[in-house]
Amino acid sequence: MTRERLYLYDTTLRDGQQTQGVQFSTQDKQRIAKALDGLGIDYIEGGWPGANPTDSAFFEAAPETRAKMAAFGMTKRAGRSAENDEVLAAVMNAGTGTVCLVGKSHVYHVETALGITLAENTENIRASIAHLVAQGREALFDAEHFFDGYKANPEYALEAIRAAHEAGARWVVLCDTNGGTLPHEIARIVGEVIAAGIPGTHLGIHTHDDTGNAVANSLAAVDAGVRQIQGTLNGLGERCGNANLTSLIPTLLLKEPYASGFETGIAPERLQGMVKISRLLDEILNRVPMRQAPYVGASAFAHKAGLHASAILKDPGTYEHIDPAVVGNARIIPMSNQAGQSNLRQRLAEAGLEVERDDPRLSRILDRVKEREDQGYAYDSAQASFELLAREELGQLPNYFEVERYRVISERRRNAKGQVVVESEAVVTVQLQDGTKRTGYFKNEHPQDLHDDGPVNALWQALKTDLGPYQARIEDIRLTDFKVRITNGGTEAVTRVIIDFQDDQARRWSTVGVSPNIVDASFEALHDSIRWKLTRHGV
Ligand SMILES: CC(=O)SCCNC(=O)CCNC(=O)[C@H](O)C(C)(C)COP(=O)(O)OP(=O)(O)OC[C@H]1O[C@@H](n2cnc3c(N)ncnc32)[C@H](O)[C@@H]1OP(=O)(O)O
Ligand SMILES: CC(=O)C(=O)O
Repeated sequence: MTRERLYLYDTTLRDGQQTQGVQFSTQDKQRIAKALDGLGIDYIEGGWPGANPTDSAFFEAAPETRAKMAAFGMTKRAGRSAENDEVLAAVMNAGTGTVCLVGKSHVYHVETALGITLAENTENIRASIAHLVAQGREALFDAEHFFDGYKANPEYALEAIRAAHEAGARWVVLCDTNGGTLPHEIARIVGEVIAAGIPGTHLGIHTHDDTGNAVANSLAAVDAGVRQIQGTLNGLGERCGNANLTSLIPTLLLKEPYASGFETGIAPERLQGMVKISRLLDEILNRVPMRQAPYVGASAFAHKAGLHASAILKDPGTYEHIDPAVVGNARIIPMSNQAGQSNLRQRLAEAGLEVERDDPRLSRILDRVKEREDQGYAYDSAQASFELLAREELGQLPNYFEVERYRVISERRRNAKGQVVVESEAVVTVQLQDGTKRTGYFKNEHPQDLHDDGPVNALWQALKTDLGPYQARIEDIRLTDFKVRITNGGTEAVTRVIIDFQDDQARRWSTVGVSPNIVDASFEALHDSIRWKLTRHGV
């Protein structure tokens, strides 16, 4: 059976940049474009040249890509020719072989947002696309608000996209700009557009996730005949985001009828890079990766419940829709109060601890986990702390050092220049196995920094200042995330702190601390981190 070609168009660098809180630098854009190209995306929309200095600079030094690089802009304004529209000229001057212009297809928007006649708008679309084609560019027309426009006035919505198609647009992209359309409506309207004479091989779909249906809407459009999908990595995009390519790509390559019905530019082995590319974007944006993200999230293949873990160990197919390795992800069997002996034995085995099936210590570990979770601990997000608890119960946790005391002070004051200064200092005293004591002290030594990194950082620095023979083994530990929650420990409100760490070998681990006192909860998590590193990777 011959497979039809389905084209993937990435707009992370354009619509993705419209995400609240996202501001790419030119270098960020270059890194993302290269990663997308490596994945095998057909089109990369690089931004809107002339709209801002970053986008203009990106196109001035756009990376060489196998993917077609597209510049984005809007149709010419009324009352001037396409040749004389300076906004359009800036887009053309980027010199890309592909240009995508957004234009109106909804009567209400033509009249309210543009304040021009329907005939003028149609002519703006026609003339703009014809200009692109005359300049030898591959033209795309993003029909803004198409689905809402079609529902309000199908004749005009069709007239607008026909103008683009007849003027030579390679792709007419039907946009669900406000994201309110549902899959059955998308399917019906796409079918009617094709019946009205614009072939699916020239139609694209651009959806937004305002009802949580952006991916479903894209698939509905493909089912109805469109052959280009626009989307973004990790579902970035205006408001609730665009169709998430990190979900769509594995679905298209792994699920039927798409896997056998279509060919995309993405080679099957590239799928193994999905987790990596998703995390790269999060790293560039300094965002914590979304654990629940389909296919690529850290929890996408985490089996927490005892019944699930028990079956998974017999055959992963019992609770997994695909093999996690196919998308570069990994299976996790976390520990928690939902766990049974199967989770526990699997987790212990991963930590190098083999325990026989009916060893009574297994029940004691499970009882302690459930008891501590009742006090506010959360071991499913803090596997390193769980491992320490288990090792202690199994008698396999060396007592490297005892913490004798710690003290931390935070101060807010005005300095001699009248500036507000916030400073923290900490001291930690430990006793080593040979009975000697070591004291670590930390205070910010940079008087020009008016605000230091706070009491938890001061404690962390003091704790890892001098651990005698263990010092060299813990030097490379870094804090990567710090999460605080007020939760119930039994009947009392307590603070739960979860801290994520990383070392130079790119190992990542998380620990948990619980106390009515936030500093003490943090200290417990910091202390666990060092003990875990020494236990697992100390030698
Ligand atoms: C659905 C989408 O996501 S499309 C992508 C939207 N992306 C962006 O807007 C990000 C980049 N945009 C920008 O940097 C700026 O809006 C610019 C540089 C393009 C324009 O800036 P300004 O000239 O200051 O205009 P401003 O942003 O206030 O308003 C947009 C103008 O374009 C007009 N316009 C909007 N869409 C179109 C269109 N498809 N064709 C022609 N004109 C249009 C509006 O009517 C408005 O004109 P007016 O000021 O005469 O009322
Ligand atoms: C073009 C676009 O981004 C939209 O209509 O949502």
